[in-house]
Amino acid sequence: MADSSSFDPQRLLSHKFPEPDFNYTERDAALYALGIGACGQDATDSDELKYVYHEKGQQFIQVLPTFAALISLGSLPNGSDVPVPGLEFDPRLLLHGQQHIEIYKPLPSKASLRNEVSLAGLHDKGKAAILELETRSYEKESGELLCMNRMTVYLRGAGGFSNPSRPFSYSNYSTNQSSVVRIPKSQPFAVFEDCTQPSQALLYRLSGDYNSLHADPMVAKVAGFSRPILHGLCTLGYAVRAIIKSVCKGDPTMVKGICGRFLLHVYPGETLVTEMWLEDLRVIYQTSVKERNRSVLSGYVDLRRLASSL
Ligand SMILES: CCC/C=C/C(=O)SCCNC(=O)CCNC(=O)[C@H](O)C(C)(C)COP(=O)([O-])OP(=O)([O-])OC[C@H]1O[C@@H](n2cnc3c(N)ncnc32)[C@H](O)[C@@H]1OP(=O)([O-])[O-]
Repeated sequence: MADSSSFDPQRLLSHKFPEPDFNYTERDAALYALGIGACGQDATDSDELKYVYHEKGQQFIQVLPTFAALISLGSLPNGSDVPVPGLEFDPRLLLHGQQHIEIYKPLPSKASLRNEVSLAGLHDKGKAAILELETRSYEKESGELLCMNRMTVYLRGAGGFSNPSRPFSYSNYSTNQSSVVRIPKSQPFAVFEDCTQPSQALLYRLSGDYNSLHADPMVAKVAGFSRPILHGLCTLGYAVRAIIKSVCKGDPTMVKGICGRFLLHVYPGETLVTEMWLEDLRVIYQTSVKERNRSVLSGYVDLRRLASSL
């Protein structure tokens, strides 16, 4: 547990997080698509070839909306610095808790982005600290706002930095953007099943999250897992890809907002089953690991419109 005497909320709120630029090309977008399983079961998949190949002579490849989440990774404190005043944590115990993404216009096939990063939340949960970072990403050329990410990390062992009778909790956004969803009792509108590969995390990490938790058996053991686990954003990518296939009829530009809470780890090689319920322009979803019959992710995806064939 952290030392509550060194905790200073005012210093914390004015703390400046790194704001690295983010540049990407079509190659990055295609590598990412393969990392989240696009064309993984069928290399000629007519819904997905466009993410990795200039299908039918298209000028640009299309970028999956969850690619936006990669932009936010560069600001994450690595634990060896003191990331926020009074908050120290062991980076090996960090888990991705939630991701909220807003997309203001379809992601171009390549871009140079400038980021603005701020603290969106910090909560003392006693056994853990929860840190939330918000990244707003602007296209350098036009100055236009492209997307926003709010990344929540769950820092096991880093709580207890405030008075236990009044645990510190700060949030700069409205509670109606919570990732916690009520899963309907009705039959899902659609269900999509997809296998991850045993090498999935090794492929996915090439998109920029090189945390050894996802590759090194010894590091995974220290973190409390029997073997390396899948990146949460890879699972989220599978889930949203399933929704694009099943509800958006393959059109990724219909997605305008994504929220997901990671409920349990996934081991590469496991089968992901995503159930979806349509509520107006919102898709509530829940993803489970078939082999263990456990929910691993739930949340919602907001759509700009419905597919005409629904
Ligand atoms: C980011 C880049 C690095 C990437 C790393 C990865 O990909 S890692 C791989 C991907 N990630 C994974 O594999 C992680 C998968 N998830 C897990 O393993 C577990 O959900 C856990 C360890 C995060 C929390 O379990 P637990 O039993 O310790 O928690 P509890 O139920 O006792 O609740 C305690 C408090 O915390 C709250 N809270 C709970 N969960 C979340 C959440 N997800 N999010 C936010 N908050 C959460 C809950 O509401 C409660 O607060 P309240 O209500 O008292 O005010």
